[in-house]
Amino acid sequence: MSAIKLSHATSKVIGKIEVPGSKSESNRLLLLKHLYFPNLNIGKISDSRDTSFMKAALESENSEINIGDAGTAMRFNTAFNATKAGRNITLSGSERMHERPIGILVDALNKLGAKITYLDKEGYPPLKIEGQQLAGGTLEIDGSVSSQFISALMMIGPGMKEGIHLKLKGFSVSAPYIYLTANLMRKLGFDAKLDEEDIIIPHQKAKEIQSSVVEPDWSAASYWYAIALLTDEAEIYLPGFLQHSLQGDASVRGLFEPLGIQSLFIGSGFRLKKGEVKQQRFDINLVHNPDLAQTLAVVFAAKNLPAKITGLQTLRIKETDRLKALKTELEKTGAEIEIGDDFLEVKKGIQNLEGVIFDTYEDHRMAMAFAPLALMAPITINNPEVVAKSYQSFWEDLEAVGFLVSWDFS
Ligand SMILES: O=C(O)C1=C[C@@H](OP(=O)(O)O)[C@@H](O)[C@H](O)C1
Ligand SMILES: C=C(OP(=O)(O)O)C(=O)O
Repeated sequence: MSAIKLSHATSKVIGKIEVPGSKSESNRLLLLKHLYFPNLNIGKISDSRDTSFMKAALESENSEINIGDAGTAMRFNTAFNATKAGRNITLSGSERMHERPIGILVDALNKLGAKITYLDKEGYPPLKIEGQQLAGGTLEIDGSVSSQFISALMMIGPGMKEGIHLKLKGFSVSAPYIYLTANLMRKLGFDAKLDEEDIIIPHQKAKEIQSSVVEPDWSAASYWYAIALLTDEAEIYLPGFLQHSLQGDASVRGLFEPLGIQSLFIGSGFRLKKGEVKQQRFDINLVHNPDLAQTLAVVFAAKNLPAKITGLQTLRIKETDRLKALKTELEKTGAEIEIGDDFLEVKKGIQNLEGVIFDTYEDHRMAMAFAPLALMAPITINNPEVVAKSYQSFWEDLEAVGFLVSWDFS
């Protein structure tokens, strides 16, 4: 097992951080390239492991593809291979991937004429996919489990004779990721109509598009907001981000404002400016920004701010059961955390970090969300290499702004 001891020598964090490209944008652009734009040059593509899995799977000519723990890549490659006439593959993943549901997407594709069967448990990977030319059409789809199913179906839409018309049933979780898909498709010249109930992607020919540039990852930026909050003095500049981002997690800006962290756009990026915490109790709903939940749960506990975060039902089916993991790890510090099916409540904040060793549950966001606590006291984080799933250079970036990172591979 590996671990790091993490601390910070001063109470100042000063630096310019090149946050990696968004893995959500990168994985969408890769799928769209392989479906419609063979010559597309994707600038500033994410170097994350998830994006490497996505790319390798799209390029693979093998009959067995293992997608590891990359959820988006699993869902997008299911749709991709289902539409490739002549392809006959098995698509598997990590142990955890085989516990993450995919039934809604598989049912939808099979209704469109795909031939996908389960190799083990019904509703879960691994899958056997026999690619077919799909005609498309109209489908009802349940949006309450994962938006990735909807994004996957949208992106295969233009290539099918009848396009795709999705009628959304029930409440759609992670909706900004559906808008991200539509907006990236529009940027590449496709027509995509969507309102609260319907998504319509007509059959259409791809235009000549040469290149598209990926914006840095706003979910990854959230750890820098937490750092700005927990240090005494911050001068942090994050280049490359857009004031009008396509990524839903850009709403991290608004979420940290009452915590006194302002985002000042200067040149081609922004600076984090630290001020006073303006609110003493927080009630927020993160159903549309699940990837920000760990960052915020940890900072509320660190600042001893009573808080209830709702809309967290999808956290149970991510890289780990994130609600359970957050409760277990925060309570190691004397905090009191209540969790339910879809919420987490910070009842008492962190009391003592001395000697605390945090586990990461093969979840990159557990490691990155807890790391800023090293500004309060030295901590240990087990299996820190998990960050590679979305942010390969996370520990190097922390070192560059004065964190002391000492690795132990015993
Ligand atoms: O489409 C995407 O790029 C993503 C959608 C979200 O998943 P769900 O829709 O399953 O909540 C998010 O948590 C994930 O990290 C990336
Ligand atoms: C949930 C995540 O990713 P995925 O679903 O793509 O595995 C994540 O990055 O937090």
